[in-house]
Amino acid sequence: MASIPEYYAGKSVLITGATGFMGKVLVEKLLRSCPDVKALYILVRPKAGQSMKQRVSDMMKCKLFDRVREENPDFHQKIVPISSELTQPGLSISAADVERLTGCVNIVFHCAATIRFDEPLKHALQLNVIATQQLLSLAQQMHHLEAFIHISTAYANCNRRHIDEIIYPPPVEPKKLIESVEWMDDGIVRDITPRLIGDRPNTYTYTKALAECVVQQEQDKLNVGIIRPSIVGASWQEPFPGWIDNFNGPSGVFIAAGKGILRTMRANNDAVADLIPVDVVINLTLAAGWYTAVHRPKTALVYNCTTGGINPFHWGEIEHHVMSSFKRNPLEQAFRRPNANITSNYLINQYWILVSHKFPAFIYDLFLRLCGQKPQMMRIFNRLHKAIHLLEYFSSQDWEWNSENMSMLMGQLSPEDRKTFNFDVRQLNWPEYIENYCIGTKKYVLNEDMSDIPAARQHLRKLRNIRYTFNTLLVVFIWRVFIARSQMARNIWYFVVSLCFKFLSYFRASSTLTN
Ligand SMILES: CCCCCCCCCCCCCCCCCCCC(=O)SCCNC(=O)CCNC(=O)[C@H](O)C(C)(C)COP(=O)(O)OP(=O)(O)OC[C@H]1O[C@@H](n2cnc3c(N)ncnc32)[C@H](O)[C@@H]1OP(=O)(O)O
Ligand SMILES: NC(=O)C1=CN([C@@H]2O[C@H](COP(=O)(O)OP(=O)(O)OC[C@H]3O[C@@H](n4cnc5c(N)ncnc54)[C@H](OP(=O)(O)O)[C@@H]3O)[C@@H](O)[C@H]2O)C=CC1
Repeated sequence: MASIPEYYAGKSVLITGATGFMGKVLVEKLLRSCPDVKALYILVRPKAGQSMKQRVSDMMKCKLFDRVREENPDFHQKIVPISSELTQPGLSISAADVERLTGCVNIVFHCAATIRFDEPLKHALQLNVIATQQLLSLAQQMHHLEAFIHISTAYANCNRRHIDEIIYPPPVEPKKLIESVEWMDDGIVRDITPRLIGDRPNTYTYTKALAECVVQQEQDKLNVGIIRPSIVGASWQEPFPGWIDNFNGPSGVFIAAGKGILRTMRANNDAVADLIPVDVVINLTLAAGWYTAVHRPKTALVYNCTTGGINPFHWGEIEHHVMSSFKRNPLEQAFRRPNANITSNYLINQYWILVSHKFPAFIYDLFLRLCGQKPQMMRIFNRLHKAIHLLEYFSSQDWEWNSENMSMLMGQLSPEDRKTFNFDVRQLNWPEYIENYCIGTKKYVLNEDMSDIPAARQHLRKLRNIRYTFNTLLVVFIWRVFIARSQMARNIWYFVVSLCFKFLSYFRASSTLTN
């Protein structure tokens, strides 16, 4: 049987979402580990004043592609950008491009989606469900299609505690919802959204569940596979440890904690933190593409791509390792020394928000105002609180995913493929992974230089001295205001001091006697 690189040799692959976090890693891995792949057609839209071509050219200059660039400087010749806006009818692909794609594509990887937790339902439906439907229609016209791999999320069914590798009945028939929402104005859709999403936390997980159903409806006509990653984090091994390029999921939390801004968050210390490295997800995705095309399973196989059931790690442990990692490798210009704690108690969290977020922000903004500058810290905290609030649902609960298909797939690979497309998370060493993840946020998200670490440490020492000075001044202030002015407070104070003194004298005397 063909190995994975042999299978992809000479194949034309269509990828949506190639400019995104996971899409980029998929493109890089395919080019590096399957060097004989024929062409990668990537659907890209112009964005933020940049043309499609400019965006793709910028993407290929990214550090992520350094390894493949070294091994094959002409790698970019295999990438064929196709202009496409997925929210438009026909995905706004030109007739000529449709003809080209239907004539040559062998495998489709559908990664594009809106992953925002606050996306209005209409837009989330348009991109995550309707675009998936349109892509499936396009796939049906492809004369040489061998596999269609859809990237979903392990949280599509987060309203359940135990999640099997099956497609659950959708909360509503997608076609009916699409028809109803079409004629409603945005205000009405916004009003009925909470009723529609029911026990799911956001429109993202809701529309991803609907998308799975849309994919399932085509399983008789197409050879489909569904990948359900949990919380996708920085790379574990490839192309280099710790690669990450965004603030999504835990990355933003880690950075905010490393900068000393975030001091408290609601999370369950003992709940499993189901993080999965991006390279693991991509290796599994490529292997699933190979398996779907070569073995042609009768129904769509779902792969829960998770770590919790195999190599569990908990939020409390993550907190510990993130904090110690940022103390060893501090971020530049931290607001305060990194010292964040998670708690599952609402009131304790609110207390620390007041004391450790709002109060310092108020003081800092006051300082900025006095220096004639614009206050900014309270605004930053308000945005941070909004983001954290949206994540807390996922950090406060436990889920149990069955990942038998992941194990089954591993068993199907040759020893060589198992090494090249490693998704065996039993080998993952969490403390080492978290250390590389934190360093990755510093290097690749914040573009900070590792050579600046001594200066960053010096800055943390300065912050520690400021804290000591501030605390001393606070004690003196309290003394002046509350103790020096009241006879009773003074009496209590003298009583406490004399008690301490007596204890000290007693211990000194007893230690002299024993000597
Ligand atoms: C106490 C610390 C100890 C650490 C241990 C404990 C850690 C607990 C961590 C818990 C994490 C749990 C994560 C669970 C996630 C489960 C997800 C399910 C998996 C998936 O399938 S999907 C992937 C997840 N999706 C997301 O994460 C998207 C979430 N983001 C959003 O929905 C929006 O970005 C958000 C938060 C609503 C903000 O919207 P908005 O205000 O409009 O801002 P923008 O998105 O436009 O961004 C503006 C600007 O800010 C940067 N940004 C975004 N998010 C963050 C952040 N969290 N922290 C800091 N900065 C952030 C963003 O990059 C933009 O920058 P620009 O420079 O581009 O302007
Ligand atoms: N990140 C995570 O933690 C997890 C992600 N997933 C799933 O993995 C997949 C990829 O996620 P991720 O890479 O993190 O997401 P990103 O947000 O990084 O990437 C999304 C991609 O979709 C493209 N896209 C969005 N809207 C449009 C549009 N209207 N037309 C054309 N392209 C569009 C984006 O293009 P552009 O650059 O033009 O915006 C981008 O390439 C998604 O399906 C997501 O649900 C699942 C579990 C966890």
